[in-house]
Amino acid sequence: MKVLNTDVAIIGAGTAGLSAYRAVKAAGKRAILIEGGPYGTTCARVGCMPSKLLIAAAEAAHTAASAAPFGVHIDGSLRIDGKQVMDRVKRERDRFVGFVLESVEGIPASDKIRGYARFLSDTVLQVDDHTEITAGSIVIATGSSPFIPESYRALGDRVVVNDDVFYWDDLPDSVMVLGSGVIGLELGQALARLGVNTTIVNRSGGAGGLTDPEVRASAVKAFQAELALHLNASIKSTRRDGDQVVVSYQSEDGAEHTVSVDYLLVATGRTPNVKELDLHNTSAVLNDKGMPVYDSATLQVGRSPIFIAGDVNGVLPLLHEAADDGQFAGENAAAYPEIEPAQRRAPMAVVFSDPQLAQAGMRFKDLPSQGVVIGEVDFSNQGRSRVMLKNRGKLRVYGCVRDGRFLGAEMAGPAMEHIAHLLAWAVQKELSVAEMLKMPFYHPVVEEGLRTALRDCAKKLAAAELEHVCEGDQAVNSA
Ligand SMILES: Cc1cc2nc3c(=O)[nH]c(=O)nc-3n(C[C@H](O)[C@H](O)[C@H](O)COP(=O)(O)OP(=O)(O)OC[C@H]3O[C@@H](n4cnc5c(N)ncnc54)[C@H](O)[C@@H]3O)c2cc1C
Ligand SMILES: NC(=O)c1ccc[n+]([C@@H]2O[C@H](COP(=O)([O-])OP(=O)(O)OC[C@H]3O[C@@H](n4cnc5c(N)ncnc54)[C@H](O)[C@@H]3O)[C@@H](O)[C@H]2O)c1
Repeated sequence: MKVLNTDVAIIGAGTAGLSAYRAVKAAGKRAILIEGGPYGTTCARVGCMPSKLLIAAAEAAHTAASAAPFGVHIDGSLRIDGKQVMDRVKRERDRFVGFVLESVEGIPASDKIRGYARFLSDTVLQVDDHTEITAGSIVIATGSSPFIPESYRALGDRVVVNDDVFYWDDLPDSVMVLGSGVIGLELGQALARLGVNTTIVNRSGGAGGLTDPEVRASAVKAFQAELALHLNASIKSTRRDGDQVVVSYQSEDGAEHTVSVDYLLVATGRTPNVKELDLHNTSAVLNDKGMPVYDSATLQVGRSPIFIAGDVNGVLPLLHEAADDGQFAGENAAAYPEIEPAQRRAPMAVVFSDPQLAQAGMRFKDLPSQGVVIGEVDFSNQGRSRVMLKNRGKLRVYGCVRDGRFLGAEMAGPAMEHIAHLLAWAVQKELSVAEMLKMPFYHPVVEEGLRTALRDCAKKLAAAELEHVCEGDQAVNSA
């Protein structure tokens, strides 16, 4: 067994791990980066990038197929070549992976170990059966894996997850997507728009992680107008029939349906990669799911020299958060025991469906039960959205009655990836609704819809303030 010694060992060379490695080196410390799977990161290989490439192809197909209301007609048939679609997805994906591989190649060979790491103690790791590493501190950056309910595993190779989709050589004829979370909606809608007969079934009423019931209802209405999306539905049985999977499910209205599909695409959530780490050999306190208890501000596991960053910590499983986490964990691991709380950015999430869904700042479900007013705009009559025939969805903004501050927003509509940025920046700058309304708004743009929601919020803030004053008057009068 090879024996190594380092200042910081990092488990996982994904986005968080690479960022942690760079932070440790920038602090002038020695680092070893351990990777068990293929280099290239989840984001570039099977996550953000290939999914957006598939969605881009679907948008092209949808734009062509839905041009008639503008008076633009395709006389003849629209042909989607599944092989060409998947070829571009994989070619461009490989290009993005290539950039990551180049940066990994730039890391000195002595700083990289191939193999799966597990803990022997708080400061000692074993990598496969070939290397033992003693480190001053350790960063866990092992990411997450798709969760496949046990009952579906028996269906064999016709049960797939997002990773498999991005290795297809051609588009299948039919797919059932299990789960209408972020992955299920993005991939399900893209496949449907590319001509794949797609059914999406979700066991709850959830859609793309939205927590505001009104925004969610408007989004679901838009999706259901074009997609077979069944919420609050339950799978009754699944069986294999040759190369097909036969699925029986009950929809919300009690009706029973049976479909036969080429693939069952499971998108029922992801689980942190902690099971194989043998964390029971460390001082970490583990919860009933085997997750170590850690401080979300410092990313430190208990009082140990172990830090946890990226998707594996389960806080905000998003690319920019993984990169930030990696940097914070790397800095703290390098400085251990002198550790500092992380400086977080305003939260933001975007789902690349159509309509796009997004959240910025505080989510509806986290709002205080009192002292908040909500302004809104429905995009059905919003000028620019109607011009583009993208007039679907709703935006709701949350304002704080006490100081008029803008707290956050949830939204479904056109160009929400950009609106979400404006709003997250406003949250981070701690702007008030009144200050936001003093900003310039061009005409005609989707941002005018945001202004409508902000004006509605400002009006309600003023009314709430007035109510407060009246209550105060009453108190004075009755004294
Ligand atoms: C389909 C899909 C689409 C997505 N789209 C977006 C998007 O549009 N925008 C966005 O912000 N986010 C998106 N995400 C989320 C984003 O990809 C993740 O948040 C991010 O990739 C997480 O990075 P990470 O470093 O935590 O994990 P990873 O990149 O998964 O890195 C973990 C690494 O650890 C390695 N590893 C695991 N266990 C061990 C071990 N014991 N020893 C050694 N190595 C180990 C793994 O092989 C892996 O390389 C998407 C995810 C998916 C699945
Ligand atoms: N655009 C983006 O930023 C982007 C894109 C893709 C993924 N991601 C990240 O990946 C994470 C994981 O996404 P995800 O979609 O896998 O998880 P998710 O938690 O968003 O959604 C899972 C969905 O599956 C449903 N579900 C669970 N068990 C089920 C069952 N047995 N049958 C039917 N439905 C079931 C849940 O009700 C939920 O709606 C996201 O939280 C996000 O952070 C981000």
